[in-house]
Amino acid sequence: FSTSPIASNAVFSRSSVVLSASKNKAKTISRTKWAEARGYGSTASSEETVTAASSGLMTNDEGLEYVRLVNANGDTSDVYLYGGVVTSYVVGGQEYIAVRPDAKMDGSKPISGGLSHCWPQFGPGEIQQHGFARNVNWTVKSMTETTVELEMAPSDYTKAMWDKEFLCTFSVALEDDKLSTKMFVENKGEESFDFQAALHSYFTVSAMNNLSIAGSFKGKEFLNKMVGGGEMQTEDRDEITISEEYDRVYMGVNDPVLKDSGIGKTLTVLNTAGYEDTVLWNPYGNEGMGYNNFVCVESVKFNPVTLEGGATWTGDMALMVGDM
Ligand SMILES: O=P(O)(O)OC[C@H]1O[C@@H](O)[C@H](O)[C@@H](O)[C@@H]1O
Repeated sequence: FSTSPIASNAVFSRSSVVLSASKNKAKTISRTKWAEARGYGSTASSEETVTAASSGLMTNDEGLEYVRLVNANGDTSDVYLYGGVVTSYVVGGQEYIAVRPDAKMDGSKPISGGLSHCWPQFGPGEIQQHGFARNVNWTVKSMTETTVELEMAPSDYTKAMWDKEFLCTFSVALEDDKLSTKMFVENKGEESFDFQAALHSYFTVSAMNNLSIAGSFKGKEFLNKMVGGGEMQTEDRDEITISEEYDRVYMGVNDPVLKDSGIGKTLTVLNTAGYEDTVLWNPYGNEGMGYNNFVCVESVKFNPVTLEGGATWTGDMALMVGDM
């Protein structure tokens, strides 16, 4: 976990024109091609080569597999099969997705970070906290340099806690100007079932007092889980700043924009289908979790969906970086 503007897994600088590769694989591209791809023109000698991040299936130091996506700009994104979770989105050398310093990256528990799925349940309830999608292995159905499609089908493990005929497909596309995700749920059976869905997204923050979150918050009701057993309150601010522990479900807010004055960047969370609500979570003051360098701005369908036999549900969420 690093707050450095230079991501550890995709280091580059304009002067040295070096793109570091993952340790698993490396490929070289001509410096000219690299410079052109980044819009710097073709002034460099074509004899010089740089090492670019490679796309493909990788394995981390602790044996978990992930798919690395790389686009022509040199932006990268990593998607772990365990939990089907996007753990990294690097644009221009800046990492926008956070993984907590206390996260387990070995499959012993859900990865505490990334765009973590809460499915078929959000929070506590009849089955385990945040459901099971985040701690089962998803299967790769297809991939290219910039896209991956993962699938999660019932197993004995999931059936033991939730015996429904579902099929989930999660697609991630690293586009030139955004990272697009799609969660597609199918009811493969004849009986209807209910579910909640969320991307429990962890985003990097240079420091909490540099962060504000814009969006249609003002006048919206939120469930404040930090008050007693949970209390409905009404937001009176246009932009949210966080200086205490937060655990709030903002009903009907799905257009949050993170503004980080420390790096002068915005991150827009584009929820264009399915995810109707926004959860803000930060364990303010918890040094072990690294509270000062991440915020969870979660894309959530809080009120359960009832899916009839044969029906489908789609959750579309994309991330777009901009300047402040
Ligand atoms: O600790 P977990 O299960 O990974 O979830 C992270 C947090 O997720 C939030 O949504 C919950 O309200 C917190 O209680 C929880 O700690």
